Amino acid sequence: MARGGKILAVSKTNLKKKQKQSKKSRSGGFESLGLSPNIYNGVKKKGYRVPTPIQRKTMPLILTGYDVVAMARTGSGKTAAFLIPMLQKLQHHHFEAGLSVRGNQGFESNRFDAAVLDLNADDGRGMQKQKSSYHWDKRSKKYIKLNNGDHVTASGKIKTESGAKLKAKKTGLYKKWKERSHKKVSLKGTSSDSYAEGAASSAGTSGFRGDNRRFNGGRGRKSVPNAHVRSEIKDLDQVRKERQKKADRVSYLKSKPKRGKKKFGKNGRERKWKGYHLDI
Ligand SMILES: Nc1ncnc2c1ncn2[C@@H]1O[C@H](COP(=O)(O)OP(=O)(O)OP(=O)(O)O)[C@@H](O)[C@H]1O
Repeated sequence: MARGGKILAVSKTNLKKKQKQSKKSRSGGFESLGLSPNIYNGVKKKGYRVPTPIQRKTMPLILTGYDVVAMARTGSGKTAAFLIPMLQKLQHHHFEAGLSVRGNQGFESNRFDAAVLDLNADDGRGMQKQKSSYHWDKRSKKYIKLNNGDHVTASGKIKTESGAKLKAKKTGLYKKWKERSHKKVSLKGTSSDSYAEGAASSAGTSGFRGDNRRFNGGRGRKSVPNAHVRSEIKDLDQVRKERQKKADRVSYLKSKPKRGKKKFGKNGRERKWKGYHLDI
């Protein structure tokens, strides 16, 4: 009887276990997802006993191949909700370009990390190389895009990584930006802006730049609208200041005695003083 009772007790335990298992699979526990043993063990190892509501709702759909958009509050386990099915799917995929995760080799997170890192250089030199850089071409006033490892030589040509020298390919990046930004100013045009622009371009027609350099359109060069205008947008005070500066400069140049004026006439004789000479 005692034996029989024991047997009964064992079978009860088994029954309870089975009931618990079927309840779990019905309730959508991690067991019911059909995860491979290594992923399931990993989930358990992490301490996840039951899926959170968002995981319970989304993971079966993702695993059957649906694209899912879901919203849940922060900390509700969204990351694992897509990561666990993703890992499951990755096990059965073969990737090219060094990212190979094969089911028969066992999946470990560090293997995945290494595969991802292979695609992007993580050392300083490699990262620098991956950056595309731009070189400012003084002559054409344009940016030139340089590919990895290219650099501009003293003669203005691009030297590629393989050592070949090529003519600089002008992208016209700066020109495009300037045209766009200047268009913006005139279109938006508050009263002060339009005044500023007008004033600035009138300063330009006289050939002056703010930085005291004369603008030369250059022969054969396509004229760029407002190319003589400095790229920043000026406010009214700045325009007034610049005008004042220009006026000061003009009056200074007018008042300045001309240097290097010939003291002697064409025939080599000293020029006669045409004014009055007073001997006191
Ligand atoms: N099923 C689970 N059981 C127990 N803990 C879990 C479970 N799923 C996730 N967690 C834990 O809950 C915490 C929050 O999860 P997680 O950061 O993935 O949430 P989230 O919704 O992605 O948050 P956020 O919106 O801030 O990105 C983490 O520490 C995670 O390990």
